[in-house]
Amino acid sequence: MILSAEKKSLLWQNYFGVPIRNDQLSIALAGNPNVGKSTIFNALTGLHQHTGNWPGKTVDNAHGSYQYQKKPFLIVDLPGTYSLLAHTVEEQIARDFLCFANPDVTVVVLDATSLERNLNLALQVFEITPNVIVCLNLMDEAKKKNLVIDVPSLERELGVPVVATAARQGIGLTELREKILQVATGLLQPIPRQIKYSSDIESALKELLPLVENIPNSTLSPRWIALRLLDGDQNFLESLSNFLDIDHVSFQDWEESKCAQ
Ligand SMILES: Nc1nc2c(ncn2[C@@H]2O[C@H](COP(=O)(O)OP(=O)(O)OP(=O)(O)O)[C@@H](O)[C@H]2O)c(=O)[nH]1
Ligand SMILES: [Mg+2]
Repeated sequence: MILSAEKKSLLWQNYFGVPIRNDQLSIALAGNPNVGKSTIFNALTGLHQHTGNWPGKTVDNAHGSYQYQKKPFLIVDLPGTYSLLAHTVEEQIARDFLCFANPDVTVVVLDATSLERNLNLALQVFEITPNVIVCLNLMDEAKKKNLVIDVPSLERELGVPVVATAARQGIGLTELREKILQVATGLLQPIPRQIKYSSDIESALKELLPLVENIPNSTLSPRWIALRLLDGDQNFLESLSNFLDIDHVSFQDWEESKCAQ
C-alpha cells in the first residue's frame, strides 16, 4: 500500500517534525557517523534548510529543500548510525524514519576508505526499501590511501546506483542529484541485493512471511518485519504498533484477527 500525499504529510509533521508539501519528492540521507552526510546535505540545500530537534528527543533534526530539473525535493539529514537495530536513540530515529516515513529515495552515504564496515548499514537499508542510492564519499581520502574502488562492479554487486563523491570539494554532486531524480521519479528502479541467511533462519522466515503480509497501513517490507520478529525486537514492534495507528487501524485488532485464523 502507498501512503496518500495527505497522510504522508500528516505523518511527517506529527511524528518527525518535518513539514512536507504534496509536490515535493522526499529524500532521506543515512550513513555512519562522520561520513559527510551533513556536508552533502549543505551542498544540496545551501541556505534552504531548517534545524531543530526530533520530536521529544534531544537529537538534531535537519531538513532542507532544493530544486533540480524543475522538480522540488525535500531532504532529511538523519543522525549518523552504525546500524538500524535501535540500540541507541539515534538508531531508533533513523530506523523509524526509514521504516515509516516512506521517503521516495534513501541515499546511504559510505566512507570510501572503510567500505567493509560501512556496507553493514547499507545492507540493512536494502532490507527496508528498494529505493536506495549508495553515495561513496571521501573518495579523495581513498585516493590518498591508494585505494582503488571499482564502482561499476560495486554497482552490479549491490544492485543499486553507486555515485562516487568528494563532497567537501563538491565533486560528484551533480551525478548524485541526477540519480536521486531518476530513482525518485521511478525512471531507475534499483533491485538491492538481499542478504541470504542460514537455512534455519530462511525457513523460519518462510513460515512467518504469510503472517506479516498485508498488515493494514503498512508500506514496510514483510521480510524486514519477519526478521525483526525473529530477532525479538520489542522496540521495533512498539514503533510498528504506534505508526500503524495513524489511521485508527489498531495493530492489536490485526494481531487478534491473525491469531483467530
Ligand atoms: N576529505 C574529505 N572530507 C570530507 C568529505 N566530506 C566531508 N568531509 C569532512 O568530514 C567531516 C565530517 O563531515 P560531516 O558532513 O559533518 O559528517 P556527518 O556524516 O554529517 O557526521 P555526523 O552528523 O556526526 O554523523 C567534516 O570535517 C567534513 O568537512 C570529503 O569528501 N572529503
Ligand atoms: Mg551530520
